[in-house]
Amino acid sequence: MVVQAKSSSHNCSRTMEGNQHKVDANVLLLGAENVGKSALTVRFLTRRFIGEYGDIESIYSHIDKIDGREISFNIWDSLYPQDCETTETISEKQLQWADGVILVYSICDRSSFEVVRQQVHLIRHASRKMSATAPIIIVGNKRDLQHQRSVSSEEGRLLALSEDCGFFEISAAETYHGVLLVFHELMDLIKESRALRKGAAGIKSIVRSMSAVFGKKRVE
Ligand SMILES: Nc1nc2c(ncn2[C@@H]2O[C@H](COP(=O)(O)OP(=O)(O)OP(=O)(O)O)[C@@H](O)[C@H]2O)c(=O)[nH]1
Repeated sequence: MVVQAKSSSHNCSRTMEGNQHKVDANVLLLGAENVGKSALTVRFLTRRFIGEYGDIESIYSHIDKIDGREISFNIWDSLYPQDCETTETISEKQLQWADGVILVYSICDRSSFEVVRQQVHLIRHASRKMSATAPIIIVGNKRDLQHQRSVSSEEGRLLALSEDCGFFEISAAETYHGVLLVFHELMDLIKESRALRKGAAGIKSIVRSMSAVFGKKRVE
């Protein structure tokens, strides 16, 4: 595992290692404060839950193996802006950087669920403008605190369904497995989205070639 803070972003790339492709994925974690974004990140990086994380915004690198293939995750653990209008909680830079987004709320904090609702709308709106299609997974964290629950599983699932997002309820405090599933599912969605983009680019290039040929014939 490699953990390092990075100051600059980079685009997705594929490199050859022996006969295997190494795939890069930039994952952006968003959500209100205190919902467990850092806990989730640190769980994925170290398999541990350490309790207190401080207010540091960082990008971490982590190599993981999925189905025998090395995946190089770059994880941006963001800070929810203080004293800020909701419409400014996600920057264009973050959205351009991200290949996939994890939106986290706490199942015992309804206002954090409303933040996720707003952020998912913001991302969908911005993505349409930027013609970007970063897949999103909505995560209800702190599942261990059932007695304090204020957002039902159904509400979370419904929001995810209506916005075409993945959905998980997990406890970063209790298990590593749930956190791992979130990142692996997001990677699957990122791969699907890249394949779709590649397919669309292929079709565009076929259309371009055909119109070039037919265009020429018409001139002749
Ligand atoms: N019970 C419980 N507590 C959790 C869980 N995940 C995180 N916490 C606690 O919630 C608090 C906030 O966790 P962080 O990971 O710092 O939350 P954050 O979203 O990164 O917060 P900001 O840095 O303010 O954006 C800490 O006290 C964590 O120990 C969980 O699954 N269950």
